[in-house]
Amino acid sequence: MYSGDIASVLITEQDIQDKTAELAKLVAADYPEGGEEDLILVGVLKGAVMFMTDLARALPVPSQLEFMAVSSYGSATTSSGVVRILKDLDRDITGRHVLIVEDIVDSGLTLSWLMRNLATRNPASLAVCSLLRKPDAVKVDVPVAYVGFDIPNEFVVGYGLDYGERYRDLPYIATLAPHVYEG
Ligand SMILES: O=P(O)(O)OC[C@H]1O[C@H](OP(=O)(O)OP(=O)(O)O)[C@H](O)[C@@H]1O
Ligand code: HPA
Ligand SMILES: [Mg+2]
Repeated sequence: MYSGDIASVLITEQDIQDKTAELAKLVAADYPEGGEEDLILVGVLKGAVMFMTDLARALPVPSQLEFMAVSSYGSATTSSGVVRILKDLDRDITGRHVLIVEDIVDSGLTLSWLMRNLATRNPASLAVCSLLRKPDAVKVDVPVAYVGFDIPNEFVVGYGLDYGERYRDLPYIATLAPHVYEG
């Protein structure tokens, strides 16, 4: 699949699975079952879809799944910094414990905007769990409570992450061969 397009595999399917189980334990310890209401996971479409569904299944506490779609990248490989809501939450999060689930924190622009937006809706708490983070790319510091992997400042694809809508379906995280960008 996509033969010749992949330069190197950065994080294998097994690494992702192990890390997800680890993160799920940390999250569950902070949001124990037995509160009045379940934890709400807010997944950021489309990139977070794979991680969100795997995380929810790994969590040993109940969670409810909500999705938002925002876009800052479009088909580009660097963020425009302009965030648009393409799909908002279906429900009120006032007084609820909310965990934003992201595939990647790159410049931090998307998340910083989203945190401010969701905070105005008065949740009981608001935190972030991201599978990947690029420490060297950060333009705005956003507190990410749970991080899977810190990765180098390179464009990556797979496991939800796309380049021009392709490669999201790969089960691992990889870098692309230069010819893909050169078209
Ligand atoms: O930290 P940042 O520099 O803001 O980048 C991170 C965001 O960019 C990507 O989304 P994208 O806009 O590509 O939408 P997608 O998830 O539908 O691919 C990714 O899924 C994050 O949401
Ligand atoms: O490295 C990346 N790959 C794919 N999408 C992204 N969105 C932000 N950073 C990335
Ligand atoms: Mg994208």
